[in-house]
Amino acid sequence: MTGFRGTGKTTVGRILAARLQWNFLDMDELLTQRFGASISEVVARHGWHCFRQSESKLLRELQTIRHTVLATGGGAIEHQQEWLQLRQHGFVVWLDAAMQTIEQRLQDDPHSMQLRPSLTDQTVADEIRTVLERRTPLYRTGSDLRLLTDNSTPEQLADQILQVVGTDS
Ligand SMILES: Nc1ncnc2c1ncn2[C@@H]1O[C@H](COP(=O)(O)OP(=O)(O)OP(=O)(O)O)[C@@H](O)[C@H]1O
Ligand SMILES: O=C(O)C1=C[C@@H](O)[C@@H](O)[C@H](O)C1
Ligand SMILES: [Mg+2]
Repeated sequence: MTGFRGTGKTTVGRILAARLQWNFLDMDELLTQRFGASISEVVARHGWHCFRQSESKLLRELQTIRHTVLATGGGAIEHQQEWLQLRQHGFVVWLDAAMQTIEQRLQDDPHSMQLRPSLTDQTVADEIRTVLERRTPLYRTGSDLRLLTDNSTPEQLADQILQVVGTDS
């Protein structure tokens, strides 16, 4: 699962894994366990560079997983070399949403403070616009299926993915 923050990678991925009876892994959860601290704490103490280094190392380690739904971090797509390698082993779903939807979901999610420290020194709306502009071509070329999430529930999105990949994948 790939896509910007708040598009539902964790939420939809968990439902999809349950339906497939596959394992579920979430890169942000794995990194949080590894650091023994939240993403916000890591970034505040050591900076984004430290988080990105661990993220790219984790992507390399995940090359061997099978029968697993993997919710990647929203920025993992920017590690293009690791991404291209990981892609050879799986089917990539890009969850997309309008900027307004993303902003609203991030604002409403009580976990945002821990999970999603600012990526830039811009306002939230400007940050979503500029980072989304940079990443959208990467999400497009780095995925096999794009789903618009604005008007569908996480359960409906998991169903849409299952219709494409099948239940006995
Ligand atoms: N299709 C949807 N409809 C409504 N709300 C949703 C939908 N998908 C996710 N949400 C809500 O949006 C918030 C963010 O979802 P989630 O944490 O799954 O996003 P994410 O893509 O994993 O974000 P991140 O990149 O930061 O890990 C959560 O509060 C979740 O309940
Ligand atoms: O979009 C991003 O760069 C990020 C998204 C989250 O999943 C986390 O991986 C972290 O907050 C960075
Ligand atoms: Mg997530």
